[in-house]
Amino acid sequence: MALNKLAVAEAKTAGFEVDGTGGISAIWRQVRSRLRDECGQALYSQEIARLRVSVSESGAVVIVAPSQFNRDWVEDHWGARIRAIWSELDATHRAVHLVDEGSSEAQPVVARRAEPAARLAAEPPVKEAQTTSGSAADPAIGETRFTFDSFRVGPANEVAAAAARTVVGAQTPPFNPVFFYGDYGVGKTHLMHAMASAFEHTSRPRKALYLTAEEFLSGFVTAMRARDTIAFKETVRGVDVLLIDDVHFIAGKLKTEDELLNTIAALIAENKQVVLASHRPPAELQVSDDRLRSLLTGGLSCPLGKPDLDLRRQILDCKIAQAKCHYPVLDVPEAVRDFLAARITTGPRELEGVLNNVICRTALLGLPVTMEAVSTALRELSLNSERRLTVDDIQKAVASHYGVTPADICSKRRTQSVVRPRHVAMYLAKTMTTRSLPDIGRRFGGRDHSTVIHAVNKVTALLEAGDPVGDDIDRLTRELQG
Ligand SMILES: Nc1ncnc2c1ncn2[C@@H]1O[C@H](COP(=O)(O)OP(=O)(O)OP(=O)(O)O)[C@@H](O)[C@H]1O
Repeated sequence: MALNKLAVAEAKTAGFEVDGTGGISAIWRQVRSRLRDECGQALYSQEIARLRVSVSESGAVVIVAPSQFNRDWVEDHWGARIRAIWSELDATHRAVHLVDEGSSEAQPVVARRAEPAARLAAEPPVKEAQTTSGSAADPAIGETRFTFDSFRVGPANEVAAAAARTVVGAQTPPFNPVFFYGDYGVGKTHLMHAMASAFEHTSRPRKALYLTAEEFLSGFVTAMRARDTIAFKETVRGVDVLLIDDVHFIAGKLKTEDELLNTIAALIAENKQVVLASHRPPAELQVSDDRLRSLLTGGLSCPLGKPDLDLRRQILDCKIAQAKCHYPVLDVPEAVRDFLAARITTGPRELEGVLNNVICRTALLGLPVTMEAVSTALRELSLNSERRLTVDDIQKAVASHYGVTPADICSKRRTQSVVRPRHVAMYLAKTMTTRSLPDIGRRFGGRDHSTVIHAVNKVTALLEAGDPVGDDIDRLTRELQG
């Protein structure tokens, strides 16, 4: 009951009751925050962050997934937990439905009422800087961890970090747009959240909106379907700073590219700051519209690269300090820190993944962090060998095991002789590497992450049913682990 009151009080303080959704936005933020703590940042970003919340005609809470696969996966793995947390936080004990975008329940009542404030609440999760002093950043999208203070700077990212701070401190946009680019997990999202958060703490607080490109796209598509893009335009253009992550996601989607081009052009014309991030520099983005490429290339492009040893060590120390807030008993000896920073050369995300694994097998069980625990964690994540296991290695081993070629595995063919190896290879890629689902999908002939989820679920079900595929997986795992 205390929690219910707290949730309602927080929702009111944050001004969410005025959104016409009975405070569900505030409760949803708390639910997402708890889920992130429980499932870890990687899984959270891949599967949970893309859910949005709405209310149905009957007053039920409707959690909307972007695809049916995503809905099914969330329902199977987190449905019960989401409902349990929700009922704990929601004083009115509303029913919670999980649906996909195609469902009629996915069309929010609040959006149909066409009130701008209500519509904002029905849009995909966004980060709006608050002008109230001391307002907490939205923990559900990670800003509380992703600040300038917790962003470690070294040769790999010093230009990007300096640009980010300069832009936040400037009275008018010194460069527009600012474009961060770099490989997976090098800190682009962290830096953007840090900026969004910092904009609210300057002497001249500004309203910032952080969106992933996928959220921009789905918000725009939903608005188009409803034949009403005005509210969408008002939302994304009515801020002082717009930050859009993973812009490559929009490349090739003509209407959305066009909308993005017009949005950026309109904001720049009004002297508002635009910040973008992508895996590739703007000149290499596969966008169809040359005007968009030209606009993106005309700003400031800042690379973020893989951290060197010193920066990896700094990042590790910082992550350990953050983890100690949750696990005060955590004590990671200097030798273990040196070892991890030297060994995990792939990037900050992998470093964090190993640390989380180490915490699970030590601090959570009340055990000390030893080199043995670290070695086990590395072995589990297949990061112990000098050369890290790649998706390519997995495809080659699986292809040879089943007598097909890696090209067959990545092809569009759907014959059983190819589908089974493809599913097994995707399953092993998910369980033996730290690659994200979208990344794995891309490496399997440009497939969507939901295809990978489907494959992983399928193989998991076969394993649970005692199917002989289990023997194949055992042999392949042993072979790949060397
Ligand atoms: N310089 C840094 N200092 C502290 N933490 C960092 C740094 N760089 C990356 N990290 C951490 O690494 C993890 C991955 O970073 P982030 O999500 O920002 O990467 P990204 O470049 O956006 O990746 P992707 O392109 O896959 O989305 C986060 O936990 C982030 O805090």
